[in-house]
Amino acid sequence: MLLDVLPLTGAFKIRLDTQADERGFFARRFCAATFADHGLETDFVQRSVSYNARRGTLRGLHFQAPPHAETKIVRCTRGSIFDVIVDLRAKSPTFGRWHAETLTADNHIALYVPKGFAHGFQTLEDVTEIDYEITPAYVPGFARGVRFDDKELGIEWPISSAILSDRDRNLPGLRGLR
Ligand SMILES: Cc1cn([C@H]2C[C@H](O)[C@@H](COP(=O)(O)OP(=O)(O)O[C@H]3O[C@H](C)C(=O)[C@H](O)[C@H]3O)O2)c(=O)[nH]c1=O
Repeated sequence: MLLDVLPLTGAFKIRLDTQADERGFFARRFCAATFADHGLETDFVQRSVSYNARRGTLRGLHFQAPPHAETKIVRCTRGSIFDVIVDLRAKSPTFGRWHAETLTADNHIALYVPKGFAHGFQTLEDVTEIDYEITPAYVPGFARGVRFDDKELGIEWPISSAILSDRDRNLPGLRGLR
C-alpha cells in the first residue's frame, strides 16, 4: 500500500503495492500501523456501497457537519468515476480548492478524505459501484452539502449532462458556508 500526499493537506491517494505473479496479484489495501504512522484514522466504523446505473450520475458534494464530520476511504470497485474532494476547513490555506482523481475498478486507487472535506463523484460509465469506509457513524440530521456546479469552486466535471438527485440540485453554494 502506497500513500501519496495530495495538494490538499491531509488528503491522500492510496495505491496498491501489488505482489504479482503468473496467477495475478495480491496487495494490502489497508494497514492500521501505516495509517497511524501518517496520523490517519485507523478505525472505520461503517462501510457503505453506492451503486449507480448510468454514466454521468453525479452525487455530491456532501459532508457531515461537526461534531459528526466524517473521514472516508473511497474506492471504485466496478466501473470508473471522476472523484472530487473539496477543502472546506475554515482555517485552511486551500479552503475552497478542489482536487480530482479518476478511480476505477482496474486501477484500484482509493482516496483518503479527511474531516472538513466535501466529497462527490461523477460516474464515467454505466453500472459503477463505489465502496466507502467511513468514521464516525452517519447521523442523518448532520448531512450537509455544497453545489456541484458552484462557480467559485469551478469543478471541471467530465460529463455535462449530469444525473442528479433533487437534493443535490438544490444544495447551497460555497459562499453560504463561509
Ligand atoms: C451517506 C449515508 C446515507 N444514508 C442514507 C440517507 C439517505 O436516506 C440515503 C441516501 O443518502 P444520500 O442521498 O446522501 O446518498 P448519496 O447521494 O449517495 O450520498 C453519498 O455520496 C456522497 C458522494 C458521499 O460522499 C457521501 O458519503 C454520501 O452522502 O442513505 C445512510 O443511511 N448512511 C450513510 O452513511
